[in-house]
Amino acid sequence: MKVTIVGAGNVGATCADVISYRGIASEVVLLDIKEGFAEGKALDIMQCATNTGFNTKVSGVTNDYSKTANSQVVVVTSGIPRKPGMTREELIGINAGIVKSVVENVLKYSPEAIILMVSNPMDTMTYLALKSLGIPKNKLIGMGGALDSSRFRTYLSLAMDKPANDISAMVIGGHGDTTMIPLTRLASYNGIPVNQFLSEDVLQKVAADTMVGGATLTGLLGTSAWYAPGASVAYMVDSILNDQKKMIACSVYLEGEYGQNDICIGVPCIIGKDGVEEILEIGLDDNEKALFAKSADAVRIMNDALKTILA
Ligand SMILES: NC(=O)C1=CN([C@@H]2O[C@H](COP(=O)(O)OP(=O)(O)OC[C@H]3O[C@@H](n4cnc5c(N)ncnc54)[C@H](O)[C@@H]3O)[C@@H](O)[C@H]2O)C=CC1
Ligand SMILES: O=C([O-])CC(=O)C(=O)O
Repeated sequence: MKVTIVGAGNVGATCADVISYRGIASEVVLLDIKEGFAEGKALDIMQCATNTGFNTKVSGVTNDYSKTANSQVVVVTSGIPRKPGMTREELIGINAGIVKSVVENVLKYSPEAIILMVSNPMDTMTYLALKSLGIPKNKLIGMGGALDSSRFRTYLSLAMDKPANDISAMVIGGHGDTTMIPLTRLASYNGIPVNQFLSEDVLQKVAADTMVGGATLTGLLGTSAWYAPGASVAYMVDSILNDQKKMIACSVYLEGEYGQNDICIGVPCIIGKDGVEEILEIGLDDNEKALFAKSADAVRIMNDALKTILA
């Protein structure tokens, strides 16, 4: 099973590392535009094999898409990350052109691949690839909810002083500082609603910290995060290649679900060998519905900006 990762930077290389270490795919190809960079990252990862005990073949190429041929999954991380003080949306001008040309090249050699979009602003980059390149909607998946939900679970675990893996919680909506919607009402600790352990004030703080989780890390690191993003993508690749049918919040194309049309935005999905196998329409309360509609309006403004940028 072959996976290509375009962009061998922080997120792409971390994703390749996690996929190899966990033996999720038999082959990983890293591709980057920077001469020798993907080759170097691949060689470095391969030199972990004997110490960590994996057998995945990892190779790197400089812009040679022929080496990516017949990939089952292609992860797109190419583009620029934000710097402290910036929003993800500010990256659209540079990343839209990069993402469009990268996905065009990917499709020449892996027309059947399932594509995982990571580059920001992710919901709009997912929409761009779907609309401009005619990829079937089940084969184009934006990664945001997997990461935001893992941050939400982490903040809940810190507030409760309980292991994150005992906590179940999900973030839907756009992957933006103001557009994500941590579903505090549905979060649970081994099936028990978390509001039995945390006050409303603490829950609201956890939700607020989750929403700016990426911005907080960008402020601390000087560039955006990569360990949790890389691991989140690897988690999704695992669910696809091993047909695990995990429920993961992903940015997918909606045609009427949640009252929305012609938009890619985060909703709970079943992710398996066919990519998006089902979109789950969970019952939202009136407040959550209003937040989702507002989030979709904001994502749509960014989608509209594409018309000028790519004109
Ligand atoms: N959706 C999400 O949850 C997340 C999204 N991101 C986004 O992922 C993207 C990558 O972030 P990092 O890995 O931290 O950045 P990075 O700068 O470390 O790596 C990006 C890589 O893309 C390469 N690249 C640029 N143009 C290219 C092209 N045309 N073809 C091939 N490679 C090209 C660069 O040479 C660089 O190595 C950013 O847009 C960032 O905002 C990052 C974290 C989470
Ligand atoms: O914060 C950023 O710009 C990168 C990203 O999407 C995240 O880490 O959630």
